[in-house]
Amino acid sequence: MKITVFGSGYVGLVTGACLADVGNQVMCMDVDQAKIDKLKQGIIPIYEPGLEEMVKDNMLAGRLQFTTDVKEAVDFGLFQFVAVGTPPDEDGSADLKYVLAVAKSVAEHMTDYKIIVDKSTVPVGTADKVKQTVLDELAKRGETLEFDVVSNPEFLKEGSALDDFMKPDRIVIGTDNPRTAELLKALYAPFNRSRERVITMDIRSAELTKYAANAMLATKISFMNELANLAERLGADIEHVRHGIGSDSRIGYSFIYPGCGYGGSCFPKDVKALERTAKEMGYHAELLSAVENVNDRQKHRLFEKISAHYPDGVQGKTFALWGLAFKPNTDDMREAPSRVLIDALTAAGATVQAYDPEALHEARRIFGDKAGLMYCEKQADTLQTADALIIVTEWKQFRSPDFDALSRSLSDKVIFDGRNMYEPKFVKQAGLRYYAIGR
Ligand SMILES: NC(=O)c1ccc[n+]([C@@H]2O[C@H](COP(=O)([O-])OP(=O)(O)OC[C@H]3O[C@@H](n4cnc5c(N)ncnc54)[C@H](O)[C@@H]3O)[C@@H](O)[C@H]2O)c1
Ligand SMILES: O=c1ccn([C@@H]2O[C@H](COP(=O)(O)OP(=O)(O)O[C@H]3O[C@H](CO)[C@@H](O)[C@H](O)[C@H]3O)[C@@H](O)[C@H]2O)c(=O)[nH]1
Repeated sequence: MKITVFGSGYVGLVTGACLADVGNQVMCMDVDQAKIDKLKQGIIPIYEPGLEEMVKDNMLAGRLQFTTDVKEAVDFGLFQFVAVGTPPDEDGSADLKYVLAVAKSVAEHMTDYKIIVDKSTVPVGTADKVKQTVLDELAKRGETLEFDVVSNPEFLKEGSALDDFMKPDRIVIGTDNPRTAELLKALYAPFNRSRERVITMDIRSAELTKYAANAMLATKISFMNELANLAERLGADIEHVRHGIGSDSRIGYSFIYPGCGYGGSCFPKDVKALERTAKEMGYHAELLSAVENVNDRQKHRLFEKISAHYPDGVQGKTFALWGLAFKPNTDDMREAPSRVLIDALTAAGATVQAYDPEALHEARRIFGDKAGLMYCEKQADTLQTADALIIVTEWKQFRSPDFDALSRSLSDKVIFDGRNMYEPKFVKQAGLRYYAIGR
């Protein structure tokens, strides 16, 4: 089948590559000329395990192309996937300008039937706005071409995006047209072999399903962070509590890891946008605003612990900081807890020697020559003249450090762990103080 994907970011590029990988002809379109120029040379603008190989293989096989030419893109595919950003507006609502710009482009150039498939995370009612935009543009052209708008939200996680796309838990298809549902099912058949994964529903329910999933996951995390803060005050260990409740299959082990707050491009913005949608409907979504507030507070937790350990302040102290990305296996630092911590530490006069296996370039782009922040190319370099170690992201390579060596390196012999990576006993045996979350 022939597919166009608008937007070549985390979602668009993964969608395009995976659809090409199962034999489709795919054209990825982006307005960012520099990004497309790089992609044409096989240079991938983001770090996502396996993506570079998949993109290159499919380009070589002639199944995956890139363009900035809107007309070429619209002409190409029967399916016109929309995978552009929906960043938060000033009031927290999702900004639809990129989505509607794509709708306008499609309508300006289409000459036959198209299926516009929305993969971007958009508020309920967006498909209606997309439809109206297309109708208005077609009317301007004096055309009455047929088209459909489908909501097909994406649930992939950064860091495991290819796997999530290839073996999804579910494929949600929101449409009011049974014929379109069948076409989408055929397109997704290669990802639907071992069991039935396609769930079809009306468009508004599909749009809401995406926000419901993210809000539920964010709620689990904020709930655990709230309990972690309580556990500290009660002399309990949240890690034991996590095992204790996770073993109940009704609760489950996933997404109940306490930490220094959730980040990324999705949870923070989607919880806010859903809250905003509720407000527009005259409903105060109390739980959602609590989820958000707990998370905002949690991002300051590490700094609070550090400040409590250093009652005279951190001025003149040097911290080794491991992990800048909002989670492991990505270079994405959108809404990353590390950003809040680096700002707080440097503002208080500390020096931060930061390392991340993939996100250093992104940190440089965000912070530039920020006073007090030093970028370390090697994990070991962070420890030179460091007083203490802070862990913000749970990359695999941070799991098993030599605690005795750390004890010799760190002048103040202390670790602040925002991801509860270590068994406290082993850290303490090496003569180190160990602060974690909720224990
Ligand atoms: N990142 C994720 O893990 C993830 C997962 C599921 C859903 N989503 C949702 O998917 C959407 C895209 O997210 P992302 O992280 O891939 O964003 P991104 O910022 O990485 O990529 C968006 C791309 O769209 C391009 N773009 C903007 N306007 C365009 C236009 N008119 N035509 C073509 N390209 C255009 C931008 O240049 C950019 O390259 C968002 O709504 C997001 O909430 C993201
Ligand atoms: O138990 C947990 C699990 C995650 N996190 C944090 O939560 C954030 C988000 O993690 P994750 O969900 O793994 O990454 P994303 O790539 O943001 O994926 C989420 O957001 C995407 C965009 O909407 C959705 O498609 C995915 O299904 C949804 O998991 C990160 O900061 C994690 O550190 C925790 O603190 N505790």
